[in-house]
Amino acid sequence: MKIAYLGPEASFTQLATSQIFNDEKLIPKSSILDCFTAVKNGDVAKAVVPLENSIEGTVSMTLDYLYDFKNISIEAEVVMPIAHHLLLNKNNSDFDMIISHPQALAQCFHTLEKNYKNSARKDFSSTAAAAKHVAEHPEKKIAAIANSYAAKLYDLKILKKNIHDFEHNHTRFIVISLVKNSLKLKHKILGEKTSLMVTLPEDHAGGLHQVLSVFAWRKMNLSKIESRTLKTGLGNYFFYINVASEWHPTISENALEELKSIGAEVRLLGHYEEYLLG
Ligand SMILES: O=C(O)C(=O)C[C@]1(C(=O)O)C=C[C@@H](O)C=C1
Repeated sequence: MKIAYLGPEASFTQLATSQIFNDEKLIPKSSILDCFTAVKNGDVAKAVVPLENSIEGTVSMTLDYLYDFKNISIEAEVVMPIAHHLLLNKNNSDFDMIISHPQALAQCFHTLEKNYKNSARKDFSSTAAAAKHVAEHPEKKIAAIANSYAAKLYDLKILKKNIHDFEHNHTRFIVISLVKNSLKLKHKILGEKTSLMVTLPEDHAGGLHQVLSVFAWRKMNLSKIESRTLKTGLGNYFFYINVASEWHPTISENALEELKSIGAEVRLLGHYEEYLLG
């Protein structure tokens, strides 16, 4: 089975993917969009993409594509600890630019401001792509933020360890596919959840309250609600909602029916388990 992930090798997504699918053929992609497209076109059976970080919050591109790619479902969620290091070419001693994935740069923002204020910063498609770029350009005065496996693989030295701003740093990744399925993994289960995409017909007073009350009076516990712009004009949003409590089929079907009856567009993205990776 082919599994796509945000690459190249040694990205955090690859570290997560190889813990979930250790016997499968892993295919690196250079963007989250390419991961979604590969699943949609059937080039791969599944893909692993980042969804949320405990410091920096939601990976908005992933949320947008979950909305845009109407046939894609979520099969599992995995949470992995994230440690960022500052990496430099072995023969270099200084740098005036730091490159990495925007999520990684943001997770290290205060440390960079404090210690490397004069260095420019530049976004790369992943932490591993940044580390690879540093390795391929010893003539440039650049450093990368990436993990220790990237340092080893691309033969870079670690200039400063654990530069993320808060000690507890975790990223959630999701496994996406075209099938409604709950993936069973041998990792520690953190809980079960159901993800929904809800769009209100138009902006009106009490609209969100109506949506929330559908869950509240059925005692369905929400663990996340995120609004994201629909890109059709200011003030128009879709809502990504996670229900943490047990997904009782009859009660849940009724809840979805009630949401539809108030004019909301609802898509069930999946009912699945959340696991903790090492
Ligand atoms: O750049 C990487 O290595 C990734 O796998 C992406 C990503 C993300 O988008 O959140 C994954 C984990 C970390 O939070 C930083 C970057």
